[in-house]
Amino acid sequence: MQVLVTGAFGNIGSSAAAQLRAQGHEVRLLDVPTRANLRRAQGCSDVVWADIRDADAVQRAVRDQDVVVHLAGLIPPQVAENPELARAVNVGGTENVLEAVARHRSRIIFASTLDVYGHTQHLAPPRRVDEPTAPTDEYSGHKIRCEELVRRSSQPWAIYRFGDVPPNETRRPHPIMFAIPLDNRIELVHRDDAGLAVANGVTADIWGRTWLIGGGAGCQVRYRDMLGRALDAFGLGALPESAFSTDPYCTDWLDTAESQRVLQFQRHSFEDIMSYVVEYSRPPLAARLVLPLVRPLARRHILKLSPHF
Ligand SMILES: O=c1ccn([C@@H]2O[C@H](COP(=O)(O)OP(=O)(O)O[C@H]3O[C@H](CO)[C@@H](O)[C@H](O)[C@H]3O)[C@@H](O)[C@H]2O)c(=O)[nH]1
Repeated sequence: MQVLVTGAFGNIGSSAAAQLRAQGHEVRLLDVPTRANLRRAQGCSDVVWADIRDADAVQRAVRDQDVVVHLAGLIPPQVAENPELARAVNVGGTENVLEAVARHRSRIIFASTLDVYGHTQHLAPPRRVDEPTAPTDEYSGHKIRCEELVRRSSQPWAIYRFGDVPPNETRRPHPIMFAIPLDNRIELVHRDDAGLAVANGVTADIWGRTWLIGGGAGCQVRYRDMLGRALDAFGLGALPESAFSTDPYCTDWLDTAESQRVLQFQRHSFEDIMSYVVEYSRPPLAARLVLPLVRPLARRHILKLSPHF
């Protein structure tokens, strides 16, 4: 099959594209030419450098494609930094993709998120596909709006609501890390399992339905479990509870029985995910050697990011 992946050099996109190619599909990669994306694109063929807001460029990229995997978009915390741009990219970009898909008679897999369920910690887990959605911020509002648009498409569509997919790149500490209550349920999914769900989806009977993409029972943890592991890898140790919000935040466990039955993508455990998170978040050896000396300073630096502390 000919498959276009938008946002192809992102966290899920790069894994999805590699696995689609490994399965023998002809894959076209569309993304914006940031410095990081240009580096990641080295050695790749059939790359289209285009802004998803450019309707003409999107039309050209979608021509002749059997399936469009639409991942291009801004995610938190970038959405809050520039909400207008984020809306233009997330909602406007999806409108462009849907117009192109309709014109060229392609199918679309749209990347959504578990954030669409809103605040659900007071409900019994797991979240199921048919539960109501409730926007809690710009990002979840964009995804809910896009899901509505996708469901109205004249062409076959599928919506993937992803759980938390940690990237395999270093992330700088950001205030958002304090926004999630430590006891929140959160379901992780390995980026290669997320990519496999996409790759297996293009030839599966997924059309006209919404799918929950989480790592399964073994990847259903509490936020403190995953954060604790990352902080230990830094050599920083646990941070005070009072640094973390107690306001509701939209993470939860997902019912993935049906998506696993159809897509057969859950191959990695919580330990597997944490091992790459630790590998990429760990400072270099030299920094680790001096860390015991500067530990109090490093902890203070991170704690300063907390609006609650
Ligand atoms: O204006 C923009 C901004 C971003 N991107 C690309 O979009 C991709 C986003 O990837 P990344 O930031 O690594 O996020 P992921 O974790 O891969 O996010 C995926 O999974 C999320 C749900 O977890 C979805 O919301 C996203 O749309 C989907 O890309 C990257 O390639 C970006 O270059 C664009 O093409 N245009």
